[in-house]
Amino acid sequence: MAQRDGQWPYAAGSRELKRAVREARVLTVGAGGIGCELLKTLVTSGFRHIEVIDMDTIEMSNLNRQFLFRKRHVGMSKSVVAAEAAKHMRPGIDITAWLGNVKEPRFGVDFFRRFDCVLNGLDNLEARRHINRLCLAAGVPLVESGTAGYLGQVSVHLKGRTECFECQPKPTPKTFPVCTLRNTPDKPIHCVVWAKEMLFPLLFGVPEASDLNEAAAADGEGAASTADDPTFYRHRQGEGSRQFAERVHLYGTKIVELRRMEDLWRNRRRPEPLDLDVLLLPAADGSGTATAGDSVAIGGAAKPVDVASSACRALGLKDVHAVWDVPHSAAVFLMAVQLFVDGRSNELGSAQFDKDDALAVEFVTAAANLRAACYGIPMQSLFETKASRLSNIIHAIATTNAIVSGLIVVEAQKLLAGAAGSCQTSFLHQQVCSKRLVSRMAAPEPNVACMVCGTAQAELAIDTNKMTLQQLVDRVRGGQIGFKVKLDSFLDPITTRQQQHWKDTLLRRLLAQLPGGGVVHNSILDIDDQEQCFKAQLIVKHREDWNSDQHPEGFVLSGGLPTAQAEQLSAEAPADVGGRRDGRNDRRGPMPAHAGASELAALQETEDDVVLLASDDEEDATEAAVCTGGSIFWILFK
Ligand SMILES: Nc1ncnc2c1ncn2[C@@H]1O[C@H](COP(=O)(O)OP(=O)(O)OP(=O)(O)O)[C@@H](O)[C@H]1O
Ligand SMILES: [Zn+2]
Repeated sequence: MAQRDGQWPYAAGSRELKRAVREARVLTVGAGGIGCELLKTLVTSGFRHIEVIDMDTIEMSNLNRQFLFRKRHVGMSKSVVAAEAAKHMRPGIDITAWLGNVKEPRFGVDFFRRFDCVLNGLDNLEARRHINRLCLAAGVPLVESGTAGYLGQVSVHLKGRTECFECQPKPTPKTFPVCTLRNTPDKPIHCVVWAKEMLFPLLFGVPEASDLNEAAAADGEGAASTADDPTFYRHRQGEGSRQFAERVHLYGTKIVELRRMEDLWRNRRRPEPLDLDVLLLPAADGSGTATAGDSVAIGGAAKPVDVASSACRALGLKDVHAVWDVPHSAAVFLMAVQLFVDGRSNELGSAQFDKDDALAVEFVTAAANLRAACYGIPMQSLFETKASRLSNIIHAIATTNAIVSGLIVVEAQKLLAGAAGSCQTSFLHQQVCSKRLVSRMAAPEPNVACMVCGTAQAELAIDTNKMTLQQLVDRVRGGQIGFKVKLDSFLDPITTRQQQHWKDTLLRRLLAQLPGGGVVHNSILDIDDQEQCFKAQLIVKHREDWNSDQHPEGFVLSGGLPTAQAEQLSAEAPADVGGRRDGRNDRRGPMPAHAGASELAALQETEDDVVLLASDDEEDATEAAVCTGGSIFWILFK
């Protein structure tokens, strides 16, 4: 049948559409809430050739909300179990499960080229951006999805036809200055984020990843006993709850130390330490008495509790709307630690906060409330902590995932039927809106100013007199740009002596003081990440008026430049920069090694595919390039 773009060439349910679906090869990424529903929907819609990638294994917290998973699956790969379930539903299906991070080099552009479309069921921006770039490079259409509670969204991204995933800036989760969280919280959310992102990893996850870890903290403040030992806060074997609370008195000794930092309290109320005797008082109504004094021995032979899931259940705290007082909060805190130590010891040292993990949310609520009590901030109920959008603890709803999966498959069918012109962006609302629960609009056209699929440059506002090269590489790579390369990983293959050179010289220099004139206002940063087949140009805008509350990360990235300005900059740019500007997504050859200035001679080395740095006096330009495997992080200073 002739295909007229913009219209369905095949009638729904027609033989041709069924064949297109049956023969299509699709890749789904993520086998979580959306991913599992999506696999079910694909199988029941007649898809036969499916590959699924997920990097995770199944945990207890997955069982409630991903109905494919059973208790016996805990510890097994999500993608493998989901693929097995799909096979069970339709035995003849050709389905391959991959356990791994989609950002690994084995899932590069050649891997993506094998598919007719890619369907995402992911939960993070970083992976979404990475896949967007690979789909653009491979020319494979992408159907993106996301859910948050009752809300859902599905969009279609087709190179040159519709917006790419990065054509419009995405709202990033609100961040808070670390010093506010560590020292001077004044809102309930500050306490929740402190408990979730700093205390939780310190006690149960990777302590080095926590900003409370004093061994890693550059300022070295804090008690000598904790400074060298990142596991100080971990519960020790045989330690009773009172002993644990006395040793790790986060709400006592730590607060007393903070009170001594006079500068902090000139215009603020000093926090008050909590007295352990008050903290460990039996609650007046008898609930929560399990932690009174030493009646619960953390890690010891405690009374039988449901070790699987809930501190509140173990303590008989049933009302999710109740705001616990200080002793109740302490009781929940200690019980949660006990349940982790007793029942989930295999996770200790690597646990990650999960919004669907009841025990983790209880712990965070209790820990945040105790901190709030020290600072005179209102405490919150379990419900309020969960419901706070800012704290990013939004419950997953299976029905939302099911509806979104259906919408993804409808868009995939349009793509396979050659009706890309009728692809739509769909929004699932919380309530019926203009008589509809799902509203739809035509997929928007690409944004010419997009730095990923368009040709425009973006602007990067930074303080070039305050930011070092290391900070630039560190902060900008994650955040809004999402480069593949991590400082640690690109330093890995470099010998220790070479690393030392980097650390001692260039990485620590302020941007404006780098050789060759430095990175200053209107410098062009030319960035090439070969693993993502992604190149971008950033125009530096020097800015000094930073408000750390508004921009804790210390930079702002904004969209493309107006054409006239872009042209002007293009005329100013050196020939090889201008020459590359239009050739987006093409792979670049090896880095040119220029003759370097004398002070950099020692650093000017090429070893395997590692080019450290080259400076070219004649052109008054400096290039820094770092490569690992296929990845290149390259900055051209002009
Ligand atoms: N880089 C990555 N590579 C492979 N898999 C990833 C990557 N990042 C995230 N995932 C997987 O994506 C899945 C996301 O599922 P998750 O259940 O957390 O969110 P969701 O599908 O939005 O559903 P929910 O409704 O439960 O929030 C997880 O299983 C996670 O392991
Ligand atoms: Zn784009």
